[in-house]
Amino acid sequence: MTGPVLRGDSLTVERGDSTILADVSITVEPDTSLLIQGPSGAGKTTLFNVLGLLSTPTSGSLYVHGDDTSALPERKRAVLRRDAIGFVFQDFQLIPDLTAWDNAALPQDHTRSRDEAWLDTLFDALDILDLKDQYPATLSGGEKQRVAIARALANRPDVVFADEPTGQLDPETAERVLDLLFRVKDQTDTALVVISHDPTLSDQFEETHVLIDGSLRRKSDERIPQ
Ligand SMILES: Nc1ncnc2c1ncn2[C@@H]1O[C@H](COP(=O)(O)OP(=O)(O)OP(=O)(O)O)[C@@H](O)[C@H]1O
Repeated sequence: MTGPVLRGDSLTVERGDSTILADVSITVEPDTSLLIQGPSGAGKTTLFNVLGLLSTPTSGSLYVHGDDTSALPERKRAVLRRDAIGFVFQDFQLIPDLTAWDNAALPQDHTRSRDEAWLDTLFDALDILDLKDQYPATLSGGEKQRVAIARALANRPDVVFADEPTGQLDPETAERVLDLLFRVKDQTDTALVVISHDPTLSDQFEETHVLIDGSLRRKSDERIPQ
């Protein structure tokens, strides 16, 4: 694959009199890891939704594999979203009456047959094989999160977006989940975009951007060379 997976160009979101995102430009290269930090209310979830084709910007363009998505009808956006993008939502959004396995398989269910071997690989990498027949109500927060990560990767997307993936976890589980996200990212060559208010995360990521009052800037490398 050549060229960026995603490119946002001057993305602006206005709601009433408020500008929620102001002229945000960002590029997501294949197989990269990118962190978007920002305080509460900065516009992180709004940016997550726009970059993930879940909502449209008021102005600006979003390119997926070089193609401008602005003029696409919703049906085509949905196909692009399903095939190119995986989501780990803050509240997991697992379906209560499906098992862990069936939840993870959901993105594949438009195809004639499931790729069970790939799901098996993901469940193994995430250490949840023994939980595959359990329902979400019987899983802990960290276990639900891992099922959500498997579901995000079920279709072998080019980029995975994770909204506050460590927000509701204790520090030990949070570190484990982040390690798993990176391990699976490395195994699958998927780009990883994490959105978080947690200032301690940045060391692992290739790029860190900071969103403040709807404006995005790249964080310079402030670490002092050894
Ligand atoms: N539909 C909307 N109409 C009006 N204002 C909105 C709308 N959606 C979001 N906002 C406002 O836009 C700002 C950014 O919201 P957003 O949820 O993107 O921030 P965030 O950085 O994800 O915050 P948090 O970390 O608290 O979840 C907030 O001030 C919010 O109140």
